[in-house]
Formats: sequence, C-alpha cells, structure tokens
Amino acid sequence: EVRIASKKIFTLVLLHIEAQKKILLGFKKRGFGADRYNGFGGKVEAGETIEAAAYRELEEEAGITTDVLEKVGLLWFTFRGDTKGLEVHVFRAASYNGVPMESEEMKPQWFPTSEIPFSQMWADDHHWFPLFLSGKKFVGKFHFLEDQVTITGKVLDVVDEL
Ligand SMILES: Cc1cc(-c2ccco2)c2oc(N)nc2c1
Repeated sequence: EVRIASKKIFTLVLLHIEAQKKILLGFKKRGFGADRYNGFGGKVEAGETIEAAAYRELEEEAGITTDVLEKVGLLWFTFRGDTKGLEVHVFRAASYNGVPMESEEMKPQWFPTSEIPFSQMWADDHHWFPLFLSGKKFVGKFHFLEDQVTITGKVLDVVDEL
C-alpha cells in the first residue's frame, strides 16, 4: 500500500547473519539520531511503499542490496512536547549483496550479536533487540522525554504476524 507523506513513517533495516552470529549496524554521522548506532533506514517518501523505501534506504545508506526483507517489527515513538510521533517499520535482512560502504549518513560496522553497543544506541533498543535476535515479531510503543534518551512509557508485545 502507498502511504501519504503526512505521517512520519520511517523504515529500519537490520542485517542479521544468524549463522555467523553477527549484525550490521551503522554509526549515524549526522542528522536525526546522530552519534548512535542503528539499523539502516529513513523517511518513506510520498508515493513510495514502505517496503520500497526500506530497500532504497539500505542501498543509499550502506551501499548494499538484499533479496528479501522480512517485516519483523512495528514501533511507535513519541516525545514529550512533540505532538507528532514516529512510526518505524523494522525489517530483517538475512543476506546481502555487495560490500557495505560508508556513506555521508552512515558508517557501517559489523558487531557480534553478543556485543551490540546498546550504550551507543537509542534507549529502546535493548528492550526489543532480544526479540529481534530470537526471530520474533513485535509491536512496541516508547514515550521519550525531550532529552531523546529517557523513556517514560513503554509497551512491547510479541505478535504472530505483522
Ligand atoms: C525515537 C526513535 C527513532 C528511531 C528511528 C528513526 C528512524 C529510524 O529509526 C529509532 O530507531 C531505534 N532503533 N530506536 C529509535 C527511536
């Protein structure tokens, strides 16, 4: 389905090579969420499907493509003092083509899944990453204070399908 541009919808792609127990994260060099490691993603443009945006952002931010993206999570984020929230569609890639490349936005880095740098990531991540790593599908809501660090409200559920 094609979404209208008014809602702030973002994609987030996590490349997880289970057999090698490693995950590809990107260090955000500027803009929203700068100086944090995260999956690859960005805003869904008007007239674009969410899935198409996920494939596009992976290529733009990490220089790699993937054959299949699996929808694994849906997260809603709100901030105190900000009326609009963010709707983030999380995808898993299990394989990739090409070589991860640094972009203006992101510096890709492999991490062992036992050494994910949660202290340098969004504060919600350590809540739902274990669900992601164990192959579960999830839906969550996180309410942040203005500091974009402190979480004052959290809902997180495992779901059978998205
Ligand atoms: C508030 C917030 C936003 C994002 C985001 C924006 C664009 C893509 O993701 C997050 O990503 C993660 N892991 N936690 C996040 C919290």
